[in-house]
Amino acid sequence: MPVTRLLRQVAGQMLGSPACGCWTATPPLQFLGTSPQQIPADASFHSTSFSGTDQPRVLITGGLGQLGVGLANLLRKRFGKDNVILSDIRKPPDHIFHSGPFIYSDILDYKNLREIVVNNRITWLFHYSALLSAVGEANVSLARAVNITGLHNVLDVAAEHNLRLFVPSTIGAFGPTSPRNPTPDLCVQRPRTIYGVSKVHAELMGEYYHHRYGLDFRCLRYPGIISADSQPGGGTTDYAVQIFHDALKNGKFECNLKPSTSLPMMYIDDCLRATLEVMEAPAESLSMRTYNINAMSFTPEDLAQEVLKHVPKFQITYNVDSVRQAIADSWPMNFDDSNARKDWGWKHDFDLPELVTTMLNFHGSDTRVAQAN
Ligand SMILES: NC(=O)c1ccc[n+]([C@@H]2O[C@H](COP(=O)([O-])OP(=O)(O)OC[C@H]3O[C@@H](n4cnc5c(N)ncnc54)[C@H](O)[C@@H]3O)[C@@H](O)[C@H]2O)c1
Ligand SMILES: C[C@@H](O)[C@H](N)C(=O)O
Repeated sequence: MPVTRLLRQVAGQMLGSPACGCWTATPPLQFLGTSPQQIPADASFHSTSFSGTDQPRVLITGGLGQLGVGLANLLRKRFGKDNVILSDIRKPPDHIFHSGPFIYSDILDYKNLREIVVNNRITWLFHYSALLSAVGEANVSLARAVNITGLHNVLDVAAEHNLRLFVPSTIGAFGPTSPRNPTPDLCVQRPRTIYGVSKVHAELMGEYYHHRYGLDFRCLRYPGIISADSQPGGGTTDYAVQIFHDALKNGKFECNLKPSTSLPMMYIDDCLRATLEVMEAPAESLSMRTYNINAMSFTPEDLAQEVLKHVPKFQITYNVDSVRQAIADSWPMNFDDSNARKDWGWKHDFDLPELVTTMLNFHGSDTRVAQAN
């Protein structure tokens, strides 16, 4: 009998059946991954499953970007510092390096990724590596490699090792032919950026692996995320982060989108909490594997008006970037996240006034410290 068939039979016996209550759908032993590296036939014998009583062992890829460090802080509070490993291909600043485990991981290097998962007994993977919308348009081949080939590696490693996998998608996964006001979870998705195309691909591949191999894939479509202590990585919504910095430093801001451009946005604390909540949600509560989440929608003009309430001489001017404007004009104006609210109780905390107060307080104290030194 061929070795693989024998292994499959033995594995079938070891895994039990639905009747014993311990059955989980597992990828077939001869798993047909798309990564150039072939997955060994006995891969699933080396995997450790997450049992409800253990703390998850977490890996975050692309962790040094706008969102990863905040996610690591949140997860470390919940699961313990040493259970959450941050990774990236960049060198971490001192304070991040000393705040918890950090490791080099290039998602294009499948073997390196698998070694990290095996050696650290990873059970949950948050896949944050990506090139965002504006930088993706400036370097399509790199965006294609990181966002598509990298995702294939992550999916294969996650399926082989029975991981729970979170991959963020984005409002950018929709395009000009999608309904824009509001945009529901299920509708036409024909994005016009390599970023958007790669994210639709990620949604579909993750859902396919879930149905085909039982991969516990979970995905949220984030709006534009606004954070105080981390810089955005080159997206279309970056203006809504930079404006706070410039308002306090210079009293003015030059915006690269038109004043009337409405986009869905969210404060980072809401985004990271949603991410943890969907990962902890019981599988039975998830009627879908990819959900829109939202908090607010505003235009540059709305945001400037709100900033003006705190910084009375604040001035905004416009110097429109045609690439970013075309992208924004093809994206949702309002996001319908009613399924997330209904299925797993999603609820945002920050609306526009709280967001602006929080951001200005953060940058205000920062500016005062800088001036005092
Ligand atoms: N920030 C937002 O507004 C927003 C909105 C929607 C979705 N998202 C998604 O959330 C995730 C995190 O976003 P972010 O804003 O932190 O992104 P970011 O651009 O700030 O960071 C991405 C990180 O990926 C790393 N990276 C690039 N190539 C890599 C490789 N080959 N291997 C490993 N890492 C690599 C980069 O070094 C960088 O630190 C992304 O998938 C993004 O698409 C973000
Ligand atoms: C919206 C999001 O995916 C990212 N901030 C971008 O603008 O590209």
